[in-house]
Amino acid sequence: MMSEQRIPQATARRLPLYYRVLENVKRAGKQRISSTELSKAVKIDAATIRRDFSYFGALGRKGYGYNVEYLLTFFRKILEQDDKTGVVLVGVGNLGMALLHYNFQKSHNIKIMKAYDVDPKKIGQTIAGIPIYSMDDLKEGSLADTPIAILTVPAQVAQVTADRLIEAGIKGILNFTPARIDVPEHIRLHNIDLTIELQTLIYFLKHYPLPAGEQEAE
Ligand SMILES: NC(=O)c1ccc[n+]([C@@H]2O[C@H](COP(=O)([O-])OP(=O)(O)OC[C@H]3O[C@@H](n4cnc5c(N)ncnc54)[C@H](O)[C@@H]3O)[C@@H](O)[C@H]2O)c1
Repeated sequence: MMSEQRIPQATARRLPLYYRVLENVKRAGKQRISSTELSKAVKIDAATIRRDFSYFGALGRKGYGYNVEYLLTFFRKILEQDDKTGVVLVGVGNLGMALLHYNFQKSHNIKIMKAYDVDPKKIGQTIAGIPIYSMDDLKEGSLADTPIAILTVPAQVAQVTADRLIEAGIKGILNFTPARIDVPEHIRLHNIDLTIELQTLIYFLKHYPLPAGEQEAE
């Protein structure tokens, strides 16, 4: 099947851009677009676009260009595969609970599938449709289909929890704890430290004040 064919990473990264521009083209009432026009709109050279599109078998006919609807349908299918990107959340406390309720409703391609905790009062419950499992259910390789974990446990258990998640097959960790954790090279780690963000903001406000803006007239 075409959708199972692996497309180069660089091509994959351009898909959302193509998609957005083609949606605008469609909204403007155009049914087809030449690779030169498309190239101008996305600011990517026409040869690259042709090569990218050739991976999907969308070759574009000489003198006709690309069928906008066909491309949109195609890209929608490919982009929606990302919808299945599974995310788990570990540590259903104040912050974890808020994130479960939020569950990234506005982004199609992020969904928290399940959560984990050690608190027997929480295990077995369902929050906003997301089941909470015991950490004991985290067996080696059990999260191989769920690439991303959001870490919202107390800082002092962040490292051991991350180690267990990696053993379970996680590929990326979004670390909300202030702990700095070590991960092997093949694991991606992103830290979101609200204290650091706030301190940076305070620093910038103090040292790089913005020019006074005009007051909005009511
Ligand atoms: N609350 C916030 O607004 C906020 C903001 C930024 C960062 N953080 C950070 O996020 C983390 C969580 O904060 P919180 O306020 O939600 O804490 P919390 O104490 O309310 O929740 C922690 C949760 O983790 C669970 N837990 C404890 N040990 C565990 C383990 N070994 N494995 C799995 N689960 C475990 C607890 O049962 C609890 O449900 C902390 O590291 C905190 O510094 C919190």
